[in-house]
Amino acid sequence: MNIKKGKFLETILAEKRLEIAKMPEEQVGKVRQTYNFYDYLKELSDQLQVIAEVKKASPSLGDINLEVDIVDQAKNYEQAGAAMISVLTDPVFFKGNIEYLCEISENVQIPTLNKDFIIDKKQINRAVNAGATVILLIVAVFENQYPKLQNLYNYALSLGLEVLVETHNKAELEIAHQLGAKIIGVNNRNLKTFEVSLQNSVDLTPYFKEDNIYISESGIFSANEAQKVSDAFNGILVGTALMQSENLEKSLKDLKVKRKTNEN
Ligand SMILES: O=P(O)(O)OC[C@@H](O)[C@@H](O)c1c[nH]c2ccccc12
Repeated sequence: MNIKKGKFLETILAEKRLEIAKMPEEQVGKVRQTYNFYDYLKELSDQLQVIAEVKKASPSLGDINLEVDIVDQAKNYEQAGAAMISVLTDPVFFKGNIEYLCEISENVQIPTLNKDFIIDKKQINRAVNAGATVILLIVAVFENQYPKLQNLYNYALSLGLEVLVETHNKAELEIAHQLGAKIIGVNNRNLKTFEVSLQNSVDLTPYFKEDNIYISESGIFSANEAQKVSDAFNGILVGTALMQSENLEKSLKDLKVKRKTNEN
């Protein structure tokens, strides 16, 4: 699919609405049992934790790794010490699939994150039934529709899900705080232009709140880069680097750098 520069979010949301129109209503079941992601990161605060992503392709990079056995990949992430597995389920732009989330959730013990552009309760019900324990809500998707964001956020919590709320700038971070979000992501990639800068994460750290946990997302490849965000952030979300790694275990372990915390 061709995407005009600056129009990615608009394009994907138009496509997402079509997908949702065809999506069946599901009776929502119980959330899969695993540890609470927020508590886990609070407990392991002396080390930067990794959310490892299963991502076959992306609109900015094209194909990343189409040959991968997604279940093996996820099991290897778990084995190497990932705190959670992120599974892209968008079929059009990321070559993801809801089935990947089902299969992976059945084969790992740790939390799984449904990574998609969620704008409807139907998608949240589907995420629970596919085994997700955490969902992503992206503030930029709800420009001027914050009551809707709050609604979906509250609905997800009422089902027993945890929610990662993604932001990109100070205004969005404030919205995440107003929402009452406890797990907040800062995306280093601008979803409108695809530009990636780690500095984006660093610049927002003065505004962080003590009780929350913060995740720096995208564009992280090395221990050096991980170290740049590790003081203020509890974790990082990494896709491409791990999907392309020839030594996944080492790559993942290297990213789990030591953190400075109040206690040490
Ligand atoms: O492959 P990277 O640069 O390591 O990025 C992973 C993840 O942060 C990225 O896939 C992502 C972050 N937020 C998103 C929202 C939708 C789709 C994808 C994303």
